[in-house]
Amino acid sequence: MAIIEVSGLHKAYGDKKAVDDVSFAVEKGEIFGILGPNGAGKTTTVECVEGLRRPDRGSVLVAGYDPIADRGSVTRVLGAQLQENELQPKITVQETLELYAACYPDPADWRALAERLGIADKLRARFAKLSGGQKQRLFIALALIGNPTVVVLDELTTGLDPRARRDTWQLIEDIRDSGVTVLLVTHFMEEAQRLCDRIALIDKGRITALDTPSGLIGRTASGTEISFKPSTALDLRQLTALPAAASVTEKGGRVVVKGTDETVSAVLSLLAGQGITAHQLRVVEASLDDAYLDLTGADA
Ligand SMILES: Nc1ncnc2c1ncn2[C@@H]1O[C@H](COP(=O)(O)OP(=O)(O)OP(=O)(O)O)[C@@H](O)[C@H]1O
Repeated sequence: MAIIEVSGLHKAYGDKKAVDDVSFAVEKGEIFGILGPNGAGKTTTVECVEGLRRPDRGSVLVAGYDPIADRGSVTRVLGAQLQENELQPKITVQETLELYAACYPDPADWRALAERLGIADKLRARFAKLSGGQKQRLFIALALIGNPTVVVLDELTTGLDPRARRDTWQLIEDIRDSGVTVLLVTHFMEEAQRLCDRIALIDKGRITALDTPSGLIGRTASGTEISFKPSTALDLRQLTALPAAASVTEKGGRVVVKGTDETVSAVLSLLAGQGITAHQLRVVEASLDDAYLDLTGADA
């Protein structure tokens, strides 16, 4: 069942079309990623979902509610962590949690939430004294404090060190496992590939692809690459004839075959059948990076 439905969404700032006919549906219980280069329209799209921006055209429904017309209902089901978050430098973690909890009719237990997010020992710390990772955890807590059924996380791990980023990924998975649907805006490929059940790739205000991470990778022209130095001379035409072989090249004695996983198996069988040893064998799978570059024509 779709918990977020966006159809035919348009939003311009003056002459600039930020979102140009975007449609997608987020299913209950999934982590749905919105991925794209800077300025692609990701934040504008999620701001329309959150009711923070009024679409020029098109419709948005969150749990059946219009985020602008049914603002109160959407606030009860949707929690948001905004891309640029700030709080009063002197407010403490506990004061913040209590303040936000008071805004909701049925808030989560903020102490349990602080415990779950690993900031229970920071309740008396002032916001300005928190590390980047602790601030992010606090913002996730604030997004969850109203007991939402869907949470929007925008560029959550930007600026975090690799360990804090991985810890945050685990938190996002825990949130999903607790039954909350996650709409995640990111431009980190590894994050999208690891976390998202499905990804909408947005470029210049339009969705260029919408699929599972492996589905997107499967669309890339880069495919899988196997390279090796054969122990004895090899007739390259045999390799070209293998299933799904896209290209075969040789440079400095190293043979490079591009294709699919099926091609890799076929190359290995052919070599084994002819008693040829593959020295310095390497298999490189296409990644979401390759798919992203193919499908957006942009730099990550
Ligand atoms: N308030 C605004 N006024 C004018 N133009 C804006 C405004 N907000 C965004 N834009 C423009 O709209 C386009 C889409 O911006 P948006 O912030 O939605 O992209 P984004 O994909 O979230 O980018 P980023 O990854 O850099 O955060 C950009 O060209 C941006 O400059």
